[in-house]
Order: sequence, then structure tokens, then C-alpha cells
Amino acid sequence: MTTDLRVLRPAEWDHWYGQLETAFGGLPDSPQERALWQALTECERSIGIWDGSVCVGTAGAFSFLLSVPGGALVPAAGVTMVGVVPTHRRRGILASMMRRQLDDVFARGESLAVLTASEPAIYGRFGYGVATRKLRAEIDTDRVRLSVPDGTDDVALRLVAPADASAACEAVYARLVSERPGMLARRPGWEALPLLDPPGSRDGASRLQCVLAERDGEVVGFALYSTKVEWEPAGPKGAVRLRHMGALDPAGYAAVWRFLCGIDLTSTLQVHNRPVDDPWQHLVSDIRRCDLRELDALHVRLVDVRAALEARTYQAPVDVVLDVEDAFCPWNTGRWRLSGDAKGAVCSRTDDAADLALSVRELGAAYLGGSSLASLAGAGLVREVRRGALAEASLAFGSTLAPWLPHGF
Ligand SMILES: CC(=O)SCCNC(=O)CCNC(=O)[C@H](O)C(C)(C)COP(=O)(O)OP(=O)(O)OC[C@H]1O[C@@H](n2cnc3c(N)ncnc32)[C@H](O)[C@@H]1OP(=O)(O)O
Repeated sequence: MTTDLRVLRPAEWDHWYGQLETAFGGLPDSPQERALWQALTECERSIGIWDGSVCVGTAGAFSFLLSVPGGALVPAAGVTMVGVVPTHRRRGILASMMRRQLDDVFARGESLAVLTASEPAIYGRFGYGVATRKLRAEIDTDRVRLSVPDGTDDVALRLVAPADASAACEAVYARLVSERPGMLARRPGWEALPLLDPPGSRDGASRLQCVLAERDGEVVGFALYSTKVEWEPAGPKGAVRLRHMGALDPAGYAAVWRFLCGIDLTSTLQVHNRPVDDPWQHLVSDIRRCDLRELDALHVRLVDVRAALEARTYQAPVDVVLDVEDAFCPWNTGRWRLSGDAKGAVCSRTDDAADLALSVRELGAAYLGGSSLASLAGAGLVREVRRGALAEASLAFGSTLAPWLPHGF
């Protein structure tokens, strides 16, 4: 098979995206969604593999700014739209696209590549580690009571059409981005993503709704959600589906959750993507009736180990030599001395003896503070060479707030 791997030409987008849809077994037909992804596609960062005139493999990258521990926003390639059509699978097309893409990312000077995976087993071989998890929950709001902090009653709630509330929601979101690792600063055009609401994806639920939480006229929280009301012989048995929420202080936060848990004709609050340390878990009367589940979310790859490790800060002073193995991007392989603290870090090549040995995949898993190096060592994936180095590094790599990716891409 002779194929040609090259950058996407804008005029080819329809065919290219159509082939991606084919790889996914056909996506719901949504002109709204298609138009948004076309507008957001960075063609110069998108590649295709062509077999004659037919595109048989697709991959793209978004130019993101990712928040890392310490609050910095670090350029990161958001790997996306990866697909290989069924006639050409398992012949190495994905591998060749990953090769080209990571070389391009390194050449651009981005130290990180990030993605959300259709299946978590695919990307570890290319050096991606699971760096954030998302919390899912189904809260039985008939049974679960919420205790709220002082000041919650001072917060007023207002229903607003989502498009009209967008600027206020975005302002809240912007203030949250650097407080928690794993979040993506909004790039132009991306403010449309939270508003995406194709009728074909509603599954019987209402159109998207928005509530704003305000104190003294200032927006301190918001939620985007839909409701699905169903009736049983005994009465209503509806669900609230939370799409996105944010708040600037505990009272604003509690006011939004109390609202979501108390909507008439509903008895369930369905939460699909929240941080694993989301504070509402401390407000509920009965956590067992919240049906919690954690899933992998953001997979992180350090494309340039030195630059990536210097881009974040460390919770506690650390001075360790990391012996990194990276078969796919061999420029990272070798020993690196990392010296850092809460103010910053320096990372450089060294001939000194290793303190910890690990692959770049484990470094990606630990990078945002979501998985501890100690936990990875417990699985045999990080090896402590100098006694004490694991505890020191594990503490330093941690994060006060659990890293979280608020939306897919
Ligand atoms: C970031 C995103 O966009 S995630 C979306 C990914 N896309 C999809 O899931 C759409 C449906 N699936 C597909 O399009 C294709 O099957 C892909 C992209 C997952 C794989 O493409 P292929 O060209 O078949 O993969 P390729 O032949 O290069 O395989 C490379 C390696 O990955 C492995 N692999 C491929 N697909 C999978 C999978 N779904 N699960 C586990 N391993 C996989 C292969 O076995 C091979 O392993 P090896 O290194 O041990 O030999």
C-alpha cells in the first residue's frame, strides 16, 4: 500500500472530516456541531493519510494553553480527530500519524501533548499517561439533603438564555482556569463549545438551560444544564443533567448545587464530568446515594521533558535525578536532575546516579499532580533507586486541587 501523509488543505476539510466520522462508525448528523469543529480546526496542524484520492487516516491538533501546578498556562498540543477508516485499520497508520505529530509538536517548541481517548488502551504506547480523572455521579435528590454554608441565602438565582449568559459564564470560567491544573484557557471561538446543544444529542432532554448565581448584582456562579422529565404512575421522575458549572466562592457554589438538587419534577441529578475532589461531596447527607464513578480524562505526554518539568512548580522542595525512558521520543531518554520548589524549577541533563527510574508515560500521569509517583511505584511503574527519593518527589509533584479537564475536544 502506497500512501501519502500530508498536511490538510482547507478545501479538503469536508472529505477529511467525513472520513473521521466513518472511522467513528458515523457520528450523529449535526450541522451545528460540524460547523463548530470546522471553524475550530487548525488545518495547518491537521494531517491526513491519503490512499490515492481517499483520505484513510486523520489527526489534528489544537493550540491550547493548559494550566499546570503553580498556575502557569503552558502551550500544549491538543491532539484530536484521530481516525483510521475500517478498510485500512491495523496497518500502522495511527502509529505513523503519531510519529509525524509528535515530531511536529517538538519542532514547534510545545513541551506537552494532551488528548482525551476514545479508548484508554490506545495511547500509552506513544508515551501518554492518564493525568486527570473525571467524576461521574447520579445523585438521588429525593433522599440526599444538602447542607449549605452561611451566606448561601444571600445569593440570588436568575434563569437566562445560555447565549445571553455566555459572557458572564466565560468570565467566571476565566478566573477558575489557573486555580486548578488541567484546565484549558479559552481560545477565540471556543466560547461556543459550552453552548453546543444539537437536538440529536439531547436524548429526550430539554434544550440547554442556564442559571446565574448573583450577589449584589455580580455573577458568582453559573450552571448549564438540561432537564428530562419522565412520568411514572406514581408521579414525576425526572432528571437534571449538569453540563457545566463554575463558582467563585463557597456560597455561590452551594447556591448553584442547591438549585440543581431542588428542581421540581426531578429526583436525580446526573453529573458527567466534575473534578474528583468536587466540594459538593462534603455537602451531601448521604454520599452512598450519589453513585460515584471515576474515569480517565486527560492523557498527558511530555514532548520535551526538560521544558515541561520547568514549566510547573512543586509543592515541596525537590532535588532528584530522574532516569527517563522514552522509546518513541528518544530525545527525552536519559537522566535529568530536577531541582525545584513552590517558586520554580530547573531541569537539566546530568551524569549523576539516578534517584528514580520511570518511563515518560508515568511522568505524564504524575505531571499535573493527579496520580502520585508513590502510587505508580506501588504498581511497579516507578522504581526508587535512592531511598527516600520517592517520598520526596511524590510530595513535590502533588497538587492542592485535583487536576481536571472541564470539557472534551
Ligand atoms: C484523540 C482522539 O481523537 S481519540 C479517537 C481515536 N479514534 C477512534 O477510536 C476511532 C475508531 N478507531 C480508529 O479509527 C482506529 O482503530 C485507531 C485510530 C484507534 C487505530 O488506528 P490503526 O491505524 O488501526 O492503528 P495502528 O495500526 O497504527 O496501531 C498501532 C498500535 O496501536 C494498537 N491499537 C490500535 N487500535 C487500538 C485500540 N482500539 N485499542 C488498543 N490498541 C490499539 C495496535 O494494535 C498497534 O499496537 P502495536 O504497537 O503493539 O503494534
